[in-house]
Amino acid sequence: MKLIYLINIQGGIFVNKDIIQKEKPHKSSNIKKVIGIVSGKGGVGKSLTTSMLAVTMNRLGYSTAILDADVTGPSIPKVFGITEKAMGTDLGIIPTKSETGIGMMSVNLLLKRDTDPVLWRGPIVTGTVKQFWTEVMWGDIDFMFIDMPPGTGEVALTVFQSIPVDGIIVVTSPQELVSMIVAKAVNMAEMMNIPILGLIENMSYFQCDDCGKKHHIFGESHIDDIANAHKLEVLGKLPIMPNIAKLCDNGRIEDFNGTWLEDTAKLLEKMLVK
Ligand SMILES: Nc1ncnc2c1ncn2[C@@H]1O[C@H](COP(=O)(O)OP(=O)(O)OP(=O)(O)O)[C@@H](O)[C@H]1O
Repeated sequence: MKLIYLINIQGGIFVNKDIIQKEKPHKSSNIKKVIGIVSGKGGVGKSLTTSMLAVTMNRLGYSTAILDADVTGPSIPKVFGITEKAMGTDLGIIPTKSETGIGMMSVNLLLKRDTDPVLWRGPIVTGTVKQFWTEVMWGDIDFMFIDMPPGTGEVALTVFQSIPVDGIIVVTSPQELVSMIVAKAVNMAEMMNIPILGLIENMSYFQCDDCGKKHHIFGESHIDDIANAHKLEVLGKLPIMPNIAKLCDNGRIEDFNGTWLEDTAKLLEKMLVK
């Protein structure tokens, strides 16, 4: 069966939720919770947040994986310093493991060179994301994080339609002065019946090492207003972290220090015991 959505004359999209067909993961996969990390627009730090959340849950002892659904702009292997390619067998694709044991699959683990552009038409891109769910032998996973492409396009629709996502976290940044962009992501999730766990504001402020004062480099935060408007929780505010940007560039994200995501981790842990 297919997902049917109708566009009304005002441009709103109505999704018939009763006929959304979820795909089954590979038979060797046992994935307890799937968390989508989304953003209304590009470059707000979605991949960084995905990576830090995966590292945080892995450090807490949970079996953790990342499915990189950002097919045309994959950055997950790079921030984890993974250069070897993914292997396959007759049974399925084997996810690559990071140094600390986080399983991952990304287009960049399949391309010959990680600088090769992905010049694929939409159906191939969406088919690839589905394959990452159905043909990768993930094994036993407590938390799978999906790094979604920015915005509310075809891949996001495919993920929400075909993968049983337990909840999404929306990453935003203070530059998004208009809450409209966040609202689009939130509205899409609501239409697709996907629970929204909350918002994370990235690059929220810069804290001076010398005086400890917080400077709002990109302007005052609007995240609390946006959260109130949508009756959502603010799960965390990440500062501008030049040292963490350097860790990403060096493929060492697993070495980060910081407690900004503790509340989010607690929320995720609670999902597992429900
Ligand atoms: N809080 C931060 N402090 C310092 N650097 C950051 C921060 N957040 C993100 N960056 C840097 O900004 C760049 C973009 O971040 P990232 O790739 O996570 O964004 P994205 O939203 O996933 O982008 P895309 O839309 O292209 O997928 C990266 O180089 C990352 O290291």
